[in-house]
Amino acid sequence: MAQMTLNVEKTVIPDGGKRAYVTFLAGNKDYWMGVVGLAKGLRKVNSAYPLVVATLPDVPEEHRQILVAQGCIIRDIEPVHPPENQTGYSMAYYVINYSKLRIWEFVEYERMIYLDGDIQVFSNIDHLFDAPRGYLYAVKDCFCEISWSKSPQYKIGYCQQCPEKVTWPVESLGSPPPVYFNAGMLVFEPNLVSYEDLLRVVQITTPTLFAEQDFLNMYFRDIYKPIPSTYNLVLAMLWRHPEHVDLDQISVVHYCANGSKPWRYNGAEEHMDREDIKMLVKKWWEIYEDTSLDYKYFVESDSKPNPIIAPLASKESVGDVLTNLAPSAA
Ligand SMILES: O=c1ccn([C@@H]2O[C@H](COP(=O)(O)OP(=O)(O)O)[C@@H](O)[C@H]2O)c(=O)[nH]1
Ligand SMILES: OC[C@H]1O[C@H](O[C@@H]2[C@@H](O)[C@H](O)[C@@H](O)[C@H](O)[C@@H]2O)[C@H](O)[C@@H](O)[C@H]1O
Ligand SMILES: [Mn+2]
Repeated sequence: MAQMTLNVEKTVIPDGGKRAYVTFLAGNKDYWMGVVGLAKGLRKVNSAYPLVVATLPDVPEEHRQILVAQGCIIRDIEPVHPPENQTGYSMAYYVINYSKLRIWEFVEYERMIYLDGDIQVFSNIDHLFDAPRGYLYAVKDCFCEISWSKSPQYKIGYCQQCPEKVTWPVESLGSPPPVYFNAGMLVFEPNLVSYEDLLRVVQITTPTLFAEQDFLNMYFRDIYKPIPSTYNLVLAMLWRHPEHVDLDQISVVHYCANGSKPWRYNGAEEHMDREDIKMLVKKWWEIYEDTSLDYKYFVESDSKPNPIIAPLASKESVGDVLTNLAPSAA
């Protein structure tokens, strides 16, 4: 399949390195709707950078054309097949998520921000591209959902979001798990050496519950830097750790809770009848259905703000965020 791209502005930053957001799309079902919503959300917050879509061969031509028409840069990738998993994943489909590892090969970009297709950006986060180099930035996950029920953490009621609640039993379980990130949002630097090594190490690593998320946490444990949950609100935090959530400050929402995918939402699953969930799903749909955010409108309309010089719509200056990214933050 020839690589199809619109004549999308390749935003080059002063020192010549290119930057882009990147997401991952697999299958012929409905995740393409999440990617359309993400592309429009990034436009709404005047992001200066394009959205690359790492796309598996099983994504149909029709979905690809929709994404190209929304200004996305389609990058074809081959699947990454992990070793046989004897114990099973938390969700059977997680096996395809190993293919996310291909994004480390996109070395035409000096830095990328990976966002799952079930994520929406509600305020500008371009400043994260300026975070100090040499680290992988991501938000701490939560272990309290039933999806973790097979994990030792869940079995003893331990979560890194509230380590004081249940003391980790060092004598019986050894040292507590290292700080662990949700792999739905990553600030990273594509690099061929890392890429080749990732593919080598993944073939000699026994798969575990959370597939490539577990693998990435193991692989990058020495350079991982936690960033505030404002950059990836894992929805379960709303009912598991509400003391850590201020919805007014949230820049990025991750619709990963069971039943929360906006394009499939029917309010039937547990917690899905919450007012905050209904509000966040509504906000996602408002962007998805806003025709003024369609790419063709932007190309044709002269009134669009030039994203390159658009002021930071986020509530933080670059300086504030970089200070916040110090190792002790988050
Ligand atoms: O059938 C699928 C399943 C997953 N994905 C991609 O893989 C990401 C990770 O899967 P998901 O978000 O469902 O995992 P969760 O964050 O809900 O655990 C999705 O956001 C999509 O970008 C996809 O394109 N098609
Ligand atoms: O393939 C493993 C996936 O693991 C993660 O999803 C999980 C995790 O967030 C749990 O903490 C939640 O409880 C659960 O609902 C959610 O599905 C990533 O979001 C996703 O991108 C992908 O890496
Ligand atoms: Mn997700």
